Amino acid sequence: STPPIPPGPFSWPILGNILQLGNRPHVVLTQFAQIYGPLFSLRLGTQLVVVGSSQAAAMEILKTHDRILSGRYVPHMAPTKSPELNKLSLGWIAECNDRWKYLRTICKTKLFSSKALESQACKREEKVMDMVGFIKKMERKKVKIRDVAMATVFNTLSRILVSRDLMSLDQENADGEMNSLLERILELASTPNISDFYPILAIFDLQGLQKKIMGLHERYFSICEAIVEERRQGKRGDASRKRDFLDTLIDNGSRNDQINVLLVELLSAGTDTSSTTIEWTMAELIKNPKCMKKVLEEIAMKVTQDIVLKESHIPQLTYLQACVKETLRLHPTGPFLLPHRAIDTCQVMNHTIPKNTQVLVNIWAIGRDPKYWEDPLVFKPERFINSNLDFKGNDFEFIPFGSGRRICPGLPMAIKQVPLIVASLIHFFDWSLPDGKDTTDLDMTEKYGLTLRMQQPLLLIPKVKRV
Ligand code: HEM
Repeated sequence: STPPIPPGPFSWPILGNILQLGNRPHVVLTQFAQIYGPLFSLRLGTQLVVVGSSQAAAMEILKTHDRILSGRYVPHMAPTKSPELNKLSLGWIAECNDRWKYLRTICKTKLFSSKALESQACKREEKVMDMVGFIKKMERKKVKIRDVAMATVFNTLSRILVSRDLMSLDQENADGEMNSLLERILELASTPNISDFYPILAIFDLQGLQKKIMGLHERYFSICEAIVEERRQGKRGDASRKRDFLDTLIDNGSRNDQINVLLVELLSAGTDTSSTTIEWTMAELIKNPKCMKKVLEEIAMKVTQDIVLKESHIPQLTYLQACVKETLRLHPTGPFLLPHRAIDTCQVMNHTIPKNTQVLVNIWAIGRDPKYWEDPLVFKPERFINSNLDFKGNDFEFIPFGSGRRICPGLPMAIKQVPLIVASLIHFFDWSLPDGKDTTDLDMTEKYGLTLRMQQPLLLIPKVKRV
């Protein structure tokens, strides 16, 4: 006999459990797990959703049953919901087919291999120095950490992908439209969409979200397309320019639509996640001056005399890396990873997960579970020192990048980029809160959306360090 679907809260006809989720679904689903166990189910409208909330459940979903559960549930806000675009997608492709494997392989070899990463180091360093230069001009003014981090990460990526800067560091006087375009896409994508709860209503697009987001994405695609076309026409500009990712894609015969979708996905997937992590790390360091002091001492010891901070210094900065890990434990950018989907019916922990169920792993809950963490709510980077615990997908109590087939391919890049930016921010500047506020006043409230951001964007005042 087939086992039952996982237990869960009573769900109302038609609505299911939608009204219970509120605007902090990660907290509500964590409470449900305390009542219904590490693998429970709920209904969002007509959609069955199964949520894993323990180390064991995460391992069952992402390792034992990885093949069947590594499909994607594609939300309606994704332009790649449309079947034509879905076929071209890397992150949203509905199942791990040959096209997906091909894209993962290209990205792995051309962007995220040790060799590729090494050749990009100078671009990351250059963009970080642009950031430092910009902040120097902002001395004693309020700096929105999220914005400078976002522009820096985005431009580093666009340098690597297409040899161009596409975003302006100066949001106030942004000349490019990329800043606001991305911000608006993120905002719309974070709005709960009725179509996800009642797919049958999707054609009506009741909130007009799909229409708006499609419009923005068309603009985004057309910006990419213009760059691709220019490259195809051979107007390469600087003849000394090194080959980039776009050259690789063109040379292997990719069509414009294939290139556009991939570029847009890489730029989007890499930017919001990394910049949110940078913002949270800075906030935790400001909030925990003892940790800040330790990072600074470490930098002073390892980066001797060299005024410039290089990427090659990062592997020696173990305490800084522990701070980034601790930040990702408490503030994983994707509290549920990205939604998975069962491509077939399967049985997990003595329960049936029917085909097409949406499957989530609540890593926010796992990262704060006292079963795995001592003083789980305390920011204590020391826990990662002299510990083998890593976020590469083998320790299921700590998987901010996921695990298994769909693990974040950008991991090797992110773990170079994020610490380099944080280290540079604190190496070159002393930071204080505006209006003479004390660090204990810093508001760490989260805002749930596409990523889990700070509700109040972190605003800090820089003072240039005179070394
Ligand atoms: C701190 C930074 C980052 C974090 C925390 C992060 C986290 C994640 C997570 C949780 C997933 C979903 C895994 C799953 O479905 O189970 C993911 C997927 C993905 N990430 Fe990242 N990521 C980061 C940076 C990046 C960067 C820099 C890039 C590329 C430049 C990137 C590209 C992608 C792509 C393409 C996918 C979809 C993979 C697939 O579906 O096969 N990410 N990431």
